[in-house]
Order: sequence, then C-alpha cells, then structure tokens
Amino acid sequence: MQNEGGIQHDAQACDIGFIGLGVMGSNLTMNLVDHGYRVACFDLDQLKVESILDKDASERAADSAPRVVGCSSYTELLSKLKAPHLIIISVPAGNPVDHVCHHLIDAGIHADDIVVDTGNSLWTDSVAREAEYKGKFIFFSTAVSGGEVGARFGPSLMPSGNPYAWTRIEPVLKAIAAKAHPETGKPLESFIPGQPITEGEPCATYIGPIGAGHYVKMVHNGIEYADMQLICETYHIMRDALAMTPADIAAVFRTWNKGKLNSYLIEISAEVLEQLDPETNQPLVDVILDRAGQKGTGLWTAVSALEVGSPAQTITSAVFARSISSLKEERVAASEVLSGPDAVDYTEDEKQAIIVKLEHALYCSKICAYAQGFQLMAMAAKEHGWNLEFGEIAKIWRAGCIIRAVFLQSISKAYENNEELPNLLMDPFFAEQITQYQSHWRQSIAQATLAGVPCPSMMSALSYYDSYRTAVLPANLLQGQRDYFGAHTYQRVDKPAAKKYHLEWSDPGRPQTSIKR
Ligand SMILES: NC(=O)C1=CN([C@@H]2O[C@H](COP(=O)(O)OP(=O)(O)OC[C@H]3O[C@@H](n4cnc5c(N)ncnc54)[C@H](OP(=O)(O)O)[C@@H]3O)[C@@H](O)[C@H]2O)C=CC1
Ligand SMILES: O=C(CO)[C@H](O)[C@H](O)COP(=O)(O)O
Repeated sequence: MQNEGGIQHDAQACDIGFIGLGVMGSNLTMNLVDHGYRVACFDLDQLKVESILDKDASERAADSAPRVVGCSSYTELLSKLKAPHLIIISVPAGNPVDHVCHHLIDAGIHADDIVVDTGNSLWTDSVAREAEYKGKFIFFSTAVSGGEVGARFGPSLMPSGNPYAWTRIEPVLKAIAAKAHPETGKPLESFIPGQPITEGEPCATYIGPIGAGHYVKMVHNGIEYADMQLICETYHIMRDALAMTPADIAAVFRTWNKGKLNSYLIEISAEVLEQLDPETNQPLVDVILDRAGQKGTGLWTAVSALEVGSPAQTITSAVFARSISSLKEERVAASEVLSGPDAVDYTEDEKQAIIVKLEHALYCSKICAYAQGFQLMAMAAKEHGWNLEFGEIAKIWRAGCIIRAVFLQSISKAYENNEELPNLLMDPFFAEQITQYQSHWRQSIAQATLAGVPCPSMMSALSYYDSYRTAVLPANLLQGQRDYFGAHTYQRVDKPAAKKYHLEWSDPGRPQTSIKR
C-alpha cells in the first residue's frame, strides 16, 4: 500500500475510472490504456465489462498485467482508483449522466474527485450539473468528436470547466487526443493498437468555463450536418441531373479528395458509394432508405442560432433536409402528383463541365457553412462571456473529428492573422477563393434548379453570402410593414441609430413622430 496525501491505496490501483462502455466508451478506454493508464471500468451491462476485459487480453503483450479492471458496481469502481479519483463517463446524453452522478455520490465520491462527461450533452445541462454537484465532486466536461475510430486512436476533444480540474486532466486528454502536423495541419494517424501517435499538435485545448466546450462541440456538429448535407446535394445532382452511377460519383469524390475539398467526409462518402450490398450485390447506397436520423445536436445548433440571432441558414437547412427526408411516405405520394421539369440529356463533355463547377459550388458552400458556425460561436461567446479562441478551435478540428479537413488549416491561419475577424468570409484568402469560384457556384445552383433537383443547403449558403455582402437589404421595407401594422417603429438612415420613428399610417396626413424612450 502507498500513502499519498494521507490516503491509503494500492500500488496497482487504477489511474482512471471509466463508466459507460458502449461504442465510444470502450474505444476511449482502449485509447487510454494504449497511453499507459490503468483503467477501472463499469457499465450497467456486465457483458460490456467482460468484453473490454477480453479486448485488453487480446491486445496486450501475453506476459503483461491486465491494463483494465472490470467492476460490477460504482462502489467497487471507486475502491479501485487512486485518490483523488478521476472518472470519465460516456453514457447517452440527458438523464443517464445524472443517473451516474447520483450513483457515484451514493457510492462515496469525494469533493475533490473529478467526473468528466464525454457524451454529447446539451451545454446548458453541463452548466447546471457543475452547480448541482458542487461540493460533492468536481463536474467537468470534455466533448468528443471522431466516432468509434477517433475514440480508439485519437479523437478531437473540447474540454471545459473548472480550471484546476483542467490542470489534472490535461495530460490525460492531450495524450489520447488526435495529433495534427503543426505546419500542414494534416492528421498524423496510426490505427495500430498499442502504437499510438505521440508527436504532433494534440487536438485538445481548454475551451473555457463549463458549457463552453459542449457549446463548441454542438456547433461542430451543426457544421457536420451542413457539410454532410452539402456533399449529399452534390451527389444528388450527379445522380439525378447527370444520371451518374454511385461508382462514377465515388470516382469524382476520390478526385476531389486530392484537392481543396480533401476531408474525412468526402473520403467516407466515396467509400459508402463504392460499397456493394452483401445481399443483392447492388450498390449499397441504392438500398439504404433515404430517411435520415438525428440525435439532436444539429437541432440544438439551429435553435441556438435562432436564439442568439446568428444567421446560420445552411446549418438550419441541413436539419430541415433531414426532417423532409423523414416524410418518406408523403414524398412518395407527392412524387406521383407534383410535376417537375423534364430531364435534360447532357453530352459527356457537358457532364464533365458541370462536375468541374460542382466541385467549386461545394467548396464555396462549405466555406459559408463554416463561416456561419464560427459566427454563431462568436455571438454566443459574447452573450455568455466566453473567451473563445477560434484559431485554436480550428486547430483541434484538423484531426480526429468528423469534420477534419485540410481547409481547417486555412481557417486557423485566418484567425491567427486577425483575432478580431468579424466573419471568415472577410479573410483575404477566403474572400479571394469565393471571388474566383462564385460563378461556378451560381451556375451549379441554377443548373440544379432547372433540373428540379433540390439543393437547399447550397442555395442557403449562396443566399448567406449574397446577403452578407449586400449593403442595403430589403429590411427597410420590412420595417415599414412592421411600423404600418404594429407601430413597431423604424430608424432612419439620415438620423442617429438611437433615434426611433413612427409614422401615423391611419392619419390622412401621415405625420412622423420621433419616439422618446
Ligand atoms: N457514437 C458516436 O459516434 C459518438 C457519440 N458521442 C456521444 O457519446 C455518448 C456515448 O455514445 P455511444 O458510445 O455511441 O453510446 P452507446 O449507447 O453505444 O453506449 C452508452 C453506454 O452507456 C451505458 N450506460 C447507460 N447508462 C448507464 C449508467 N447509468 N451507468 C453505466 N452505464 C450506462 C449503456 O449501457 P446499456 O446499453 O446497457 O444502456 C451503453 O453501454 C453519447 O452521449 C453520444 O452522444 C459523441 C461523439 C460521437
Ligand atoms: O457527435 C458525433 C460526431 O461528431 C456523432 O456522430 C453525432 O451524434 C451524430 O449525430 P446525428 O446522429 O444527429 O447525425
């Protein structure tokens, strides 16, 4: 037995307790052990505990000691840990997180123990939890992105909460995080158990007070929704307007993946399109039902954008695209009643020209989706008093996470060059890129519209761009309408903005009054 700070514990005690051994939890646990941590594990389902013990046995050297210790209760888990305890949880967002926290309190967790929530929790829940569990233990959060492979070999991590807790957790999270090449921004990857990447810049940085990290992860997911939807729209245009096969479209994505669109999402899209159905030997994508699921983070982003008044229409339209996809039966019925334009027969040369334009359309739309995400974070940070470092946020998204892409290096440079950048579109590099490619972007959307193929997110991205660069929007008429029916007042272009006016619309003379408040 050792004695540290008056606490007795076993030399073989575990460094970390892990609760929730599902898709993410089991892989995060194996990632931790690859980095030399001894982990005590618990899940409500004991089969999952046994399975992780088997996994450890199969991956560790035959003559080495187990790196994972299985537990059958919260009390047993606490008893296996070095003090002060560090416990990581990966359970479904919502009630299960509080269920775990309450059981840890019942099991005798201490005030200086740390519980780190890694699930996709709603950021306001994390804020409430820190307050609720104060004095019982330190509630900390680190949002995780990267899916199961990321969890296993290096995810992107967005930690936030008590700064003292961060000093204790930082070495653990930076060890298990994905690593990016500092100059190129490209992910440094190894998918071999027991041989983790140790060089490069870790994709984990302290985001701020509790809630900030989960907010940033929520926006990451909102961007993820938009990015995925934009790729799906280009696939749709190629499939229905250009009559291309999944294999042809995959080949186009493979080519794009070598250029400015290089990203994990383009890569996996090509792979999905190439996959044949094991049952029918047809392209798998053709037998997957076109009804998209969603767990809530895209919706939360859209709701937050509406609440803080940040224009994030490409993200929001991606959420709506999932909603309309779920109306499968109605769409099938409507397809037999509602008409669209006649199909156009393109020559091979015309098709190739359209494909070139589509690449640029996707790129410009993607820039706008990211611009909206960063703008939303900036507006939320102002509202909640967070000091978000956007260059650092872009850096931790370069590897490990679902939206990892070479162009995040350019985003991080944009914010390094100008910390006060009001919008990504105003960065000289991105402004120039859109200037160069916008004609192809506009032509692609026009072509899709003429062919009757919906591209709501691409259209909304272009509208965002055009709205953002328009000095005088038609909101002047809108203000007039509001004042007409509801005396909601208006400001004048020729008077100080603080002054408000109302026109007496029902008075035949229509006098204007200056509103004194
Ligand atoms: N899958 C992904 O790609 C990503 C998921 N996330 C988030 O990570 C979290 C975990 O996701 P994922 O691994 O996919 O989910 P899973 O459903 O695969 O795993 C959750 C695990 O937690 C267990 N569990 C639930 N409640 C408790 C409890 N009170 N005590 C102990 N164990 C419990 C579940 O057991 P049982 O099944 O018996 O209920 C299950 O084994 C979620 O918040 C998710 O949103 C984040 C990033 C990516
Ligand atoms: O967080 C993630 C990756 O970053 C998850 O994959 C996310 O839960 C997927 O969301 P949805 O099921 O709503 O598509």
